[in-house]
Amino acid sequence: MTLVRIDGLKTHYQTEEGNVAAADGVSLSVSPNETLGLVGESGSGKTTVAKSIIRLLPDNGEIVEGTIEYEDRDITEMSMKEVRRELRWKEISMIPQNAMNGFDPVHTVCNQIIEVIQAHESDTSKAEARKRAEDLFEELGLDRDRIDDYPHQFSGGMAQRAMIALALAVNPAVVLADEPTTALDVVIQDRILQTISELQDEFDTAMILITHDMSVVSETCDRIAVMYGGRVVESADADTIIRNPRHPYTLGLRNAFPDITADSQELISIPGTPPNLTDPDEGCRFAPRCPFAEERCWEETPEPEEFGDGHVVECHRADEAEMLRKEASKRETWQKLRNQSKETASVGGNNE
Ligand SMILES: Nc1ncnc2c1ncn2[C@@H]1O[C@H](COP(=O)(O)OP(=O)(O)OP(=O)(O)O)[C@@H](O)[C@H]1O
Repeated sequence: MTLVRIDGLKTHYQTEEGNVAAADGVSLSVSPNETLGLVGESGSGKTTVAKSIIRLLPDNGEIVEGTIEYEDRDITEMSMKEVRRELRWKEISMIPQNAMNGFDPVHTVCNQIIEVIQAHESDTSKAEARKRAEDLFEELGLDRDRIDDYPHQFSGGMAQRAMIALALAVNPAVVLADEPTTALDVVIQDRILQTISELQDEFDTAMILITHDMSVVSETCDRIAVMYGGRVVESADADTIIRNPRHPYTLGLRNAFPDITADSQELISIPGTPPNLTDPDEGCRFAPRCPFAEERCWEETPEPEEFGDGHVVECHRADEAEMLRKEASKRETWQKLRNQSKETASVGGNNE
């Protein structure tokens, strides 16, 4: 059963420089009790997808195409009033990247959690809501006595955990977690991910976990969608993405976190920088950084192709996966590209 189904989502930001295609034809789905990891470098469009789902885009952001179905409704068609009353917190909640921004600075954390609980559960008393907030604090490793503090009295890591408590307070069907553990040390990170996973099992909660860290997703997620330049370039079950990826970008990301695979113990980064998404050209967005790019990669945008069992890849050369995996595990493969881009830069930055 699918809980959220995103189809062909295009979300753009208007800026003085032009139209930023931050999500440019994204399709994804998530089922109850499933954790979907959304990975990719900074700027690939992960947060934009999450904010589109919960309709929290800034004023210059707009969903220009596509659908986001939740149960039988299209979220993109809902009024903001319906979103606030019927969707946010109760059905879908978000743990934002900067947790402190999720809180209102003039109210205590406890009162904010109580308010969310009572807004969505009219027969829950204030005392019951407080008890639930305290229990969540404890489960997330926070001191229950700190619940009457104001947000600014919390450290970044504590605010992040308090935000997780708020996001889970009314047992939403879907939690969007945007880098939920980045401000935390490794031991607390594990504990938080463990707590979230227990709550997921208890309430069948689905989670979309946004991170740039492949090792976090490999441990936590059932399925993984890899984003690059506003598109999902590869998606499959976690094991396939870790062990048998087909997209050169996924292969490159995997090299940057070598502990997740036995193939390579060397840390190799992908040379170059993410693409400019302002009025992007045709062709594969990854071509300028891809050691395997051919002429067609520069000219034609690759269509999604399925390789069995929900493994979808957008790459013209995905059917040569075995060769790609072998070559991508070598440092020279990426080094050549680095040298090439240095040479082209020195002759005026022409990519041809
Ligand atoms: N309010 C905005 N106005 C204009 N451009 C924006 C805005 N917010 C994001 N962008 C641009 O949209 C693209 C996608 O950004 P987004 O934050 O969704 O990526 P991300 O993968 O979540 O990265 P990060 O991990 O850094 O948040 C980037 O090019 C970013 O600069």
